[in-house]
Amino acid sequence: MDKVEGEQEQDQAQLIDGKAIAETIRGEIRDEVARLKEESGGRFEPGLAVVLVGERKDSQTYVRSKKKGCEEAGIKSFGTDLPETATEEEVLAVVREYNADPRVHGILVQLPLPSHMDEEKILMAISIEKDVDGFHPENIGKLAMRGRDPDFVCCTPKGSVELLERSNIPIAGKSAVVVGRSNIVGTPAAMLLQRRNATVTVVHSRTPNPEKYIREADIVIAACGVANFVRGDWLKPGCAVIDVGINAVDDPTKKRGYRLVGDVCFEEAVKVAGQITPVPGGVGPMTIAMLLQNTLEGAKKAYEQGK
Ligand SMILES: Nc1nc(=O)c2c([nH]1)NC[C@@H]1CN(c3ccc(C(=O)N[C@@H](CCC(=O)O)C(=O)O)cc3)C=[N+]21
Ligand SMILES: [Mg+2]
Repeated sequence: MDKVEGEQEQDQAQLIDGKAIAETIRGEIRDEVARLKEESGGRFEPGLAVVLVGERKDSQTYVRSKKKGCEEAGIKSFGTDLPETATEEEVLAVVREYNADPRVHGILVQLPLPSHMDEEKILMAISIEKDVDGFHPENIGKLAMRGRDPDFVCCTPKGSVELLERSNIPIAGKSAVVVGRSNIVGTPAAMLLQRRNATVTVVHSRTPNPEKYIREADIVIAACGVANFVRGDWLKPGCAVIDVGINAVDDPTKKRGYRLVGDVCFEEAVKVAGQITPVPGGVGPMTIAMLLQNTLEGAKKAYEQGK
């Protein structure tokens, strides 16, 4: 039987275009940076410092796109590259230098650090007012507390929620499942959704039958780091899927020799979900946009205090 036009059920999820949404946000940041520079008579410029230790190809790529993002937004970027063999004390010294530098409003130490370093010790050394990654335990702690706000919210979870909001997907009163409990994505994502009045369940590597919970979810944020982990038939029809995963799988047909896939089996999920982010082009570009946004926020606070 023919269906009335417009009432036809969609057989494919709507794509949430993270790349386009991130580009819009970057434009907003660029305008605000320009306004700030003008207001200060050219004396004030937001600045981000990026510290890279070691020679990991993926880290080098990310750091390059962060610096490029800064440049496009009118944010000054500072960079320190240290060799894999650097000592923890050398990294701490760089962090302290940027802590004290008034031109720097955000400090990012690219993770993962070489295994001989105590990651938490280094993250804790970053001044709380410059912790644009939002990884400092004090920022995570404030995020977890009702009635408190962190100075900065971690970029990937913040970008994930921003994608929902800018796609007009309701969060309050909805049931959300976060897959994965990492300090930098899963846990803060769960706290952010809870702050927006979702009812949140976190499933992880020790959860028997995670699909049992995912099937009830209006919103799924997948951040477990396992390629194609969430299957299409685990999803509630019409749900919103935010796929944080970036897993490289071998693909000889690609120039690079691999392609990126998410933590959700996209080909299956796109037939069931109502909205879904692609990988690449979903959460990844938002992470960088949120980093620039956090840097701008930090800069504005410093500017107001300096006036
Ligand atoms: N201190 C710290 N802060 C971070 O925010 C941080 C980090 N360390 N370590 C590594 C992860 C990963 N991360 C990404 C950023 C952008 C993309 C991104 O732009 N991805 C593109 C494509 C990338 C490609 O094609 O290789 C996309 O998904 O469309 C991905 C991943 C930030 N991280
Ligand atoms: Mg896990």
